[in-house]
Amino acid sequence: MRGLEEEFIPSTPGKFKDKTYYSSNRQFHRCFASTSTMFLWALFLLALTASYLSFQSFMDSGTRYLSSTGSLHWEKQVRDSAQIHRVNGMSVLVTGAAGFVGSHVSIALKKRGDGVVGIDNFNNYYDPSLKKARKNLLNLQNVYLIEGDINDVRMLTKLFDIVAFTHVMHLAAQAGVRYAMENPKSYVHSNIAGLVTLLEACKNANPQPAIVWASSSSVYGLNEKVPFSESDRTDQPASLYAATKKAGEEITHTYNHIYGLSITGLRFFTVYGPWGRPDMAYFSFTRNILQGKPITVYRGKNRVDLARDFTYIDDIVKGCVGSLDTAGKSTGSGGKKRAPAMFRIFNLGNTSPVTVPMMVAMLEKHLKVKAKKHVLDMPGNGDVPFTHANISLAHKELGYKPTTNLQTGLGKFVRWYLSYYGYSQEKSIK
Ligand SMILES: O=C(O)[C@H]1O[C@H](OP(=O)(O)OP(=O)(O)OC[C@H]2O[C@@H](n3ccc(=O)[nH]c3=O)[C@H](O)[C@@H]2O)[C@H](O)[C@@H](O)[C@H]1O
Repeated sequence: MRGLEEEFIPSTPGKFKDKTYYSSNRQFHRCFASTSTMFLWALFLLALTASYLSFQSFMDSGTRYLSSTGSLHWEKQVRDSAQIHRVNGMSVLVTGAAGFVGSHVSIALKKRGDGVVGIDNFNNYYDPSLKKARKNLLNLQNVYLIEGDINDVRMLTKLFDIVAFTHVMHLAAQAGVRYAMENPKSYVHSNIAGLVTLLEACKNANPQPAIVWASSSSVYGLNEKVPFSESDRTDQPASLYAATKKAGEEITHTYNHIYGLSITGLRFFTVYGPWGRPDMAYFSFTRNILQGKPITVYRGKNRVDLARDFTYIDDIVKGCVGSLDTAGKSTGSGGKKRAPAMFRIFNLGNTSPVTVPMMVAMLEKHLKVKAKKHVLDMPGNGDVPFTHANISLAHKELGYKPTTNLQTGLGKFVRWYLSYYGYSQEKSIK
């Protein structure tokens, strides 16, 4: 049986010590002085390491306590950011707040005195450094941005526990039409599972917030009737992205019907502008043109050019804010509907489609560089040949009236791009 002292001696030094002891008593005496000194040093170092480690863990847990989700410091930041600073203002939870539309809407709301709290999961679908830069913009406007996923039930529950949000502006999504063929699950994760998780949290909240959320022009899919009206058929999606957005419209309808959530779905038409998404054609074309790289321009059946109802970001922001301002209250409480609640869907487009080659020509003019174009027949990747919004409903109900044409909007985008990526005018415009 091993003795108690032996039990407490760390295995390796213990073994070493035992060997030395039994091998020679004389050697033991000779070495006694130096061994005991070493032992004392070892003890000293051990104590030093232990105290360093416990100090580290104390510091770590202290930092976690201060900044992690649910900590007192976190709660204070959330509450401060949600604070309303105008009469009849609203307190809005913006999901996808580090995204293109999310960051613009958050800033617009905060600037007019509404309370805004943002959430974003900072995924790497495109360069997260651009999302971090947008986060810095939000910081400057005192918008607190939580790094979190809308699938995180605990985080959402906590948020609704500490703030009585009047509205949710739901913009977090897996965007992009063609990427759905590469990573279908990410669309299900964000656009279906994430949406349901968020709606569950909203339905359980007391008071329930009114919800405005981003659907997409892509729900019109293979619809050929132009311009696209909200009452047109949307049961022929051409991509999984479109299918998840269409599913979102049905899912939100269910939550409106059963739980009394006030819902406004916005069908955005190819939104572009400063701080935009690098995966979109106008953005990646600009990058390639400036770098002297070729761009691929898709062409439709029978060599017909593809066209989009490109819509400038400031117009979209006005449509989002108008939707929040006109949204009726949710009617449920305690997870039960008390009365019928508002359910709306609006097109937010520009009503003047432009072909992709024309868009490229505008970029060439602004950049003063000729693009190296590869024209390719549109692959079967989920694209639709054209989009064109009828916006009369949004005009009537929201006062929505886009004012920026593509030529002007691309000019503003190019100016931002050159400045953000550090191009001097001389360097880019040869
Ligand atoms: O309205 C929407 O609901 C969607 O708008 C946007 O989708 P799209 O309209 O497809 O925009 P975008 O990719 O810029 O392609 C524009 C055009 O360039 C063509 N295109 C594209 C890439 C390329 O390399 N070559 C090319 O010709 C392409 O064939 C197309 O004709 C959002 O990305 C999407 O998230 C969603 O919000």
